[in-house]
Amino acid sequence: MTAPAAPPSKPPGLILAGGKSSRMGTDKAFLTIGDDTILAHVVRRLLPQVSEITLNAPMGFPNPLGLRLLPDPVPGQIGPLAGVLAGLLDIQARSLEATHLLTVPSDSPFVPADLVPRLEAEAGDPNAIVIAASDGRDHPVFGLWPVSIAGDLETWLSDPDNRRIMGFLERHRMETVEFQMVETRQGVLDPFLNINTPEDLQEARRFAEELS
Ligand SMILES: Nc1nc2c(ncn2[C@@H]2O[C@H](COP(=O)(O)OP(=O)(O)OP(=O)(O)O)[C@@H](O)[C@H]2O)c(=O)[nH]1
Repeated sequence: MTAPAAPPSKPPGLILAGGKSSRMGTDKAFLTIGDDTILAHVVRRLLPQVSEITLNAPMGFPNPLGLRLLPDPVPGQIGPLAGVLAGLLDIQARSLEATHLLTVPSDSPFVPADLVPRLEAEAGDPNAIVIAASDGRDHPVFGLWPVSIAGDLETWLSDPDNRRIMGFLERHRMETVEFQMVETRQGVLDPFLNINTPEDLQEARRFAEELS
């Protein structure tokens, strides 16, 4: 009799919260939608899909949910890739068995409930960076990043001219997984809606009333 196959292990999850929130003028993660902060919405939707959640933010960042904090290894708020590098180096430093890191931003409250299973299942190449897409647009901050690219990313970010996520993705195999828009009475919701401005926040609050 053969033993049943082990279920695939979930990747560690990293919430990217190291940005400036300059368009909003206040930290987006702690704005509220309904009874919860945007960060709490992200955590609730992500928790069943990952092995653990770490918050990628500077030391001293407000942390009412008591999440594990991980600052960027490269100072100066150089962009989300610094957070990705932090997460990959952290997996290596702790000798976790994970082959991939899952990232989501801290300002997208409607993270799909099937984000991780679909990124994992529909990616054909285990060495590719797998990112989500919707409505014909790529969302590289929603990504599954192979731990094996850590060294290349560290080298890439050592050049101050290399900051754009898309520039880095062009150096690697990349796969995209398309997610459906969500039909609501308020209109069509992009599940990757991110909150950058007060207008975005109003829009998200309208959708949340219907979806809660
Ligand atoms: N770790 C880390 N995350 C970042 C950095 N810059 C942006 N992010 C994160 O990447 C995601 C997308 O960021 P953006 O919305 O483009 O930038 P932002 O800084 O949050 O907002 P703006 O200043 O208004 O552009 C958010 O989750 C940010 O927290 C950074 O330097 N380090």
